[in-house]
Amino acid sequence: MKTKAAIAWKAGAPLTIEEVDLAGPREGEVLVEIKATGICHTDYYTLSGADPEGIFPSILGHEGAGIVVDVGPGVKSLKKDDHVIPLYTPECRQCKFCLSQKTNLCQSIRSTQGRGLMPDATSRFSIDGKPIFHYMGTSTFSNYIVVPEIALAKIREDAPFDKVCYIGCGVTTGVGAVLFTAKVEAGANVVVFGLGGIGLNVIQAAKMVGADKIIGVDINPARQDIARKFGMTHFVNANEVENVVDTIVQLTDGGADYSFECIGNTTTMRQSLECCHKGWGQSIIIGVAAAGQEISTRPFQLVTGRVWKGSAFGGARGRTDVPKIVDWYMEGKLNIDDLITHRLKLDDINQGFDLMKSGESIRSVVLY
Ligand SMILES: NC(=O)C1=CN([C@@H]2O[C@H](COP(=O)(O)OP(=O)(O)OC[C@H]3O[C@@H](n4cnc5c(N)ncnc54)[C@H](O)[C@@H]3O)[C@@H](O)[C@H]2O)C=CC1
Ligand SMILES: N[C@@H](CCC(=O)N[C@@H](CSC=O)C(=O)NCC(=O)O)C(=O)O
Ligand SMILES: [Zn+2]
Ligand SMILES: [Zn+2]
Repeated sequence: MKTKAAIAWKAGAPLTIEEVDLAGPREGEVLVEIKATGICHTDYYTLSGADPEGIFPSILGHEGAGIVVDVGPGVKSLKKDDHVIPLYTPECRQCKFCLSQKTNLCQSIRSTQGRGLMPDATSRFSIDGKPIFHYMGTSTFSNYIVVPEIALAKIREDAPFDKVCYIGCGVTTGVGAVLFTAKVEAGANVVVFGLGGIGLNVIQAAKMVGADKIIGVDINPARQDIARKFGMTHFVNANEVENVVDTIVQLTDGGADYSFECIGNTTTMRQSLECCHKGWGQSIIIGVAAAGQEISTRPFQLVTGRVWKGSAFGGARGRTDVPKIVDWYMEGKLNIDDLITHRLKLDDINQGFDLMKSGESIRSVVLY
């Protein structure tokens, strides 16, 4: 069949909208019509050429929601017309990682996914017979996609696609980092570096669990109002204070119980660790830093009890947790609507990247 998609032909070039050939689902695969997709900073990161796994030509996008159109042989858990969210972190429930119960990082298809291919090491997308690569196993900048059954969360049918697509990455990443990775407790002091599409979700989850001080750090003062609306109690403009770490340590009487880096900058990653409370403070790294970047600190920071952790997809097990997060949104426990600042047609998808780069948007959503 044919599908309309935004193609990333090479690093740094604008996406072009084209008709693409899409082969049908094979064993264990599902054909999905994507109804809406968010644009995450990670799409920009890969398009920019900074991603060591970036591969071109490819179809980016990993924050989608849609409807099952067809299923391949052997698919048991999904059927035509089911509503789904594609998962860049699948949940096979059989691999060593899934069975460990210690991580959400299912590895059953990670190596082919990282090479832009389906689990059988081929692509379903092509133009004039030449393969176009998949991205993060999802490629939601295509109206139709083929994905493995284990990379789809089945969601309730009354959930609006144009909102819950954001649960495919940003909402789950921010909310999950608080609930599943850090397990923030009521009364904790929390610091959030970067008040964008991820950081604001960290803030709303920190408020949800009853955190005491919720300190936001950003260089864009325009982020202050929306962050306060979501639960931020103090704002630090990193460009206006002499020392970000000292400012936070003073505000928190010794340091944060939990800090979250939601930028992808190695300087703020270090600040995120060093602003933590001696003895127990935990720094959770969410931001993705460019190829070749490294983090550093004095080992003394760790010896004296601060903890550096990472969080991918918020530590969420997609098929299990994503349907619950959709329920929380539908029950009014999570605010997604106010974070979706722009709605675009696929033809205008490059504007979504411009809005992100200029700091005008929190999340842009493309509607098919
Ligand atoms: N670990 C994971 O599973 C995931 C990681 N990410 C990563 O999280 C990061 C954030 O993504 P989004 O929220 O979508 O990005 P965004 O572009 O919406 O937000 C980034 C925010 O950081 C602020 N910022 C930039 N430089 C700063 C600095 N030096 N100091 C203070 N603030 C600064 C910006 O003003 C903006 O408000 C990215 O690196 C993205 O790749 C995104 C999704 C999932
Ligand atoms: N290819 C990138 C990896 C970037 C990365 O860390 N991705 C996150 C999700 S970011 C979503 O917006 C992730 O889930 N990581 C775990 C994984 O297995 O990739 C690079 O190499 O930098
Ligand atoms: Zn993302
Ligand atoms: Zn697994």
